Amino acid sequence: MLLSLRIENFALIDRLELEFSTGLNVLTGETGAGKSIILDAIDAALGGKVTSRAIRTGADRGLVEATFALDPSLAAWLTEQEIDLLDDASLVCSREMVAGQSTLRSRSRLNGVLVNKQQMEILRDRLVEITAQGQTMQLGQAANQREWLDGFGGPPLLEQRAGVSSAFIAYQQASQALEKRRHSESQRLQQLDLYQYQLRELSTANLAEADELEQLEQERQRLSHSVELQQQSYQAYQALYQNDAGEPACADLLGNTEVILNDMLRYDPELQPILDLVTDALAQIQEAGRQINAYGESVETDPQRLQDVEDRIAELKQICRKYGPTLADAIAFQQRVQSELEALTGGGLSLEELEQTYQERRTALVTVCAQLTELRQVAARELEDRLIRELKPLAMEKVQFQVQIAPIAPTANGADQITFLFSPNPGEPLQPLNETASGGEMSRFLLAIKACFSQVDLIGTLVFDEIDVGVSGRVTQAIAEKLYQLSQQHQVLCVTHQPIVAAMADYHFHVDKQAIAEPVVVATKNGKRSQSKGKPAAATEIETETTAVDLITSEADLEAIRTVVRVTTLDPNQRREELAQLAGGRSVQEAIAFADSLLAQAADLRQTPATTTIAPVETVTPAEVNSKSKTRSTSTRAKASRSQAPKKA
Ligand SMILES: Nc1ncnc2c1ncn2[C@@H]1O[C@H](COP(=O)(O)OP(=O)(O)OP(=O)(O)O)[C@@H](O)[C@H]1O
Repeated sequence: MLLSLRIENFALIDRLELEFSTGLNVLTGETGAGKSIILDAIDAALGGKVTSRAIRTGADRGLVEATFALDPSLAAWLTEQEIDLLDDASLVCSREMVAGQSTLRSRSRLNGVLVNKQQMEILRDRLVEITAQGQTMQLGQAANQREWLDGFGGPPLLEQRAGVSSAFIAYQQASQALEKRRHSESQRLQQLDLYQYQLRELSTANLAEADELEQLEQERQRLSHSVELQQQSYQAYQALYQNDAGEPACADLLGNTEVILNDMLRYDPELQPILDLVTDALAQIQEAGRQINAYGESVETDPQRLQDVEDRIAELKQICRKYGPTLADAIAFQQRVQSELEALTGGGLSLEELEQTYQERRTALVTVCAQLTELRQVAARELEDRLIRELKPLAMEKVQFQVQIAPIAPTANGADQITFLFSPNPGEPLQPLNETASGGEMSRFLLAIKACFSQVDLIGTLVFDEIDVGVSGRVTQAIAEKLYQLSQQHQVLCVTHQPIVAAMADYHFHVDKQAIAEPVVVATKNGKRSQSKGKPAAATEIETETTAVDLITSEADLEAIRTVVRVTTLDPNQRREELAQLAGGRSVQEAIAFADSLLAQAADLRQTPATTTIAPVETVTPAEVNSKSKTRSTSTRAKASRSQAPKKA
């Protein structure tokens, strides 16, 4: 149950605190007074959608805070969520909103602990059911009718539907895989051909080492210059080791030098290191001579090998051009093609396997859909009974209602087309709700649906925003009684313009929009704010601190007129006047008498035990008002007073 609501800087509301009670809480007021804003604030406190316009113009942040009575199951849920319980057994749901440039950031808290959207959604479903203005439009939509039926079926039906949803996803995946394979089969075969050709070509090339090409280039150089290499080897050998022309070779000259140095050593032993250097040089020159001689003898002229090398180089260059640019790239490409080929041939499921999976999943989907249809049929019969029971007292004694379930192709929501069929008039055939029901019938239908669900979901607070819009007197009376009945089991918050509904209230709030003058805060050029000395335009009602922040340009702006919403909890006398106001279109006396008669009827109805259906009450016409009020005014006023326990807003 909603205990209280605190609002700061939300839409038109600067600051507001309201306390609610059990039973029927009614909010009335002129059109545009701000009644729906109060319900929007409840919605926002429970994580509902808010836009950047939610924050009051001029303020940079807003707050809505709804306090609910805690029951054991809620307390257990909070403990599960690791949220501390408050000492006074209440639950405080708050939403702080901060304005960005064109966006709005908001944070939800439960008992001061930050929570996420999902947690708020779960909680909201347990605390409040809000029936907003214009929701009757949704009644006609097939998807909503299905949701209502499934919700009415409860957890077993919803679990089965979740199973259908999973089966549908699995079926869709199999169907898409099969379709893709069928479409891509020719593409796949072409790809397969290409890969096989490439792999054959690369395998034939017998690629092994990434530097094979460089090695072959070197060999080709050697082979194609073998004659020059032989001649030059011989010349080098002659210069180093043995000169056929009789001139001394390097080895000869070093040998002579060694002899000279040996001789000199006799006189100066310090020449030994130089002798050692010469001896080493001689040894190295002799070794170089031997090696170049051996190299010169090994160099052969091999035209065949040269041809082979050139062929191989040409082959590898061709491979590099197609799959390279380097040989290393071509080797990597070969490995890639190898694995692609494996994937195309053996990696995936065959067409036959995909077809089999598709058939199996389709059968599974059809089976779970059929089970869902059975559960829906059972739920439909129960919903029909329950709804007819709810509709009859709402001035629809002869109503017929049927949930039609027609087969359609399986979807994620099952294989049923759900249509609510309705006939409010005796002898008329059942027809789709959205094609037959009038606005007033839609309103009552919505109320009846909510009444059905309130028993299934055991929601603490039911909120109705003008559920009685556009209906005539007798029907309004029936709606008022239904709201009162509901308020015996749930807390009901109801916005109405109908005096008949307002007369049934346990607690009656009057919502009013007022223009007040607010001191303006001047934003100076250096960004500092200072309060203006402008006097409020009206001396009364200035309760709030200044919040408007505008760069003002003239003295006139110093006295900013702002609109705010104020709520008064009505005492019995004020209620009488409010009901008279709501009745409108009459003389003051007539209107007051009409209000008295409504309060008297309401008091009578309250005496009827809550478990029985309240019989529709005769509509009071303005002409009848005076005489009735004369005879009943004393007693009914006393009763009406007893039924009220006004609280301070
Ligand atoms: N975010 C907002 N910022 C400023 N003004 C707003 C905002 N939202 C609504 N209003 C204005 O606040 C006033 C009250 O709107 P609200 O819808 O609450 O009225 P109401 O009392 O429910 O009226 P009705 O009985 O006609 O449904 C209207 O003038 C509306 O234009």
